[in-house]
Amino acid sequence: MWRRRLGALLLRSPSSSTPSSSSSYQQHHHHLIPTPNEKPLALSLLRLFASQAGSDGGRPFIAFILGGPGSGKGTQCTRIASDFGFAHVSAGDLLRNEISSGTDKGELILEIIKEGRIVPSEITVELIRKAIESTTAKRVLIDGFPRCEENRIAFEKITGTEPDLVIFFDCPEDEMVKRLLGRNQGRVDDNIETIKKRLKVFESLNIPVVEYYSSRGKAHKINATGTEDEIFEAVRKLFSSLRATYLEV
Ligand SMILES: Nc1ncnc2c1ncn2[C@@H]1O[C@H](COP(=O)(O)OP(=O)(O)OP(=O)(O)O)[C@@H](O)[C@H]1O
Ligand SMILES: O=c1ccn([C@@H]2O[C@H](COP(=O)(O)O)[C@@H](O)[C@H]2O)c(=O)[nH]1
Ligand SMILES: [Mg+2]
Repeated sequence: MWRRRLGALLLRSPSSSTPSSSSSYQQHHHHLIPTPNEKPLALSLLRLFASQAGSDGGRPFIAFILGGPGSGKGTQCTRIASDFGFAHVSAGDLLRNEISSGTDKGELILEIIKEGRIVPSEITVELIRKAIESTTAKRVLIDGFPRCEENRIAFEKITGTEPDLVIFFDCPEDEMVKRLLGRNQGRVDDNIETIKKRLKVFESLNIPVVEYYSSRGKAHKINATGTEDEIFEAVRKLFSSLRATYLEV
């Protein structure tokens, strides 16, 4: 159902990426010196990502990575981070770290995650804000956030900024369920009862966020079926199309 709704929207796939007049894509063109482990082929893309951030480089380029539970966000983020020099900030991992710290806040988070619900924005945004502030990376992937409109609005209010790019991994529910049940990482929410709840929350609260960014011309859809390699190839194509469209080389 949600896939049909999104299909009707102007989510951009690599072949249809065009700049939006209201976006900040055409602004700011300053360049980065590559670090030694940045691959030469990715160099002009790195310049692109540098050019989208704050005008004085005061904050990194920020990409929100969205998609349903098990759509492969974490898997693809690891590869994007490695090939394109992004820091990978997983909202779920930040919350799970908080649980491990054994505080009252951690106990609250654990109860919410077990039920597949969304942790209060002030907790998550604060963790993400600190993670962004403490990184020296020029480009950051925020994996699995915002989860709902309230999250999104709280992020904008607290950080005073918006993402430069949003990638949405589009995967059918049955495939997501299959992947989650096979993940085997001992997560308290990888059981069929919680997965069903997470899918409901995804449809009712997360999809509206994707629709919001779509209406702002910032969301790019990637088909998240197929092998990890095939999906990463689509990510590469998306980045190339962004370069072709927006970058002066
Ligand atoms: N293209 C793929 N084909 C098959 N399995 C995959 C694919 N991509 C990822 N997986 C596997 O599916 C499981 C879920 O992937 P991943 O953890 O990346 O998803 P996620 O979107 O981050 O999920 P969550 O929202 O629950 O954190 C993992 O076990 C991963 O190894
Ligand atoms: O911004 C967020 C991110 C996550 N949660 C909660 O954590 C679990 C697991 O998140 P993953 O991204 O799948 O690792 C999620 O189901 C939520 O309960 C959150 O509340 N807010
Ligand atoms: Mg994940």
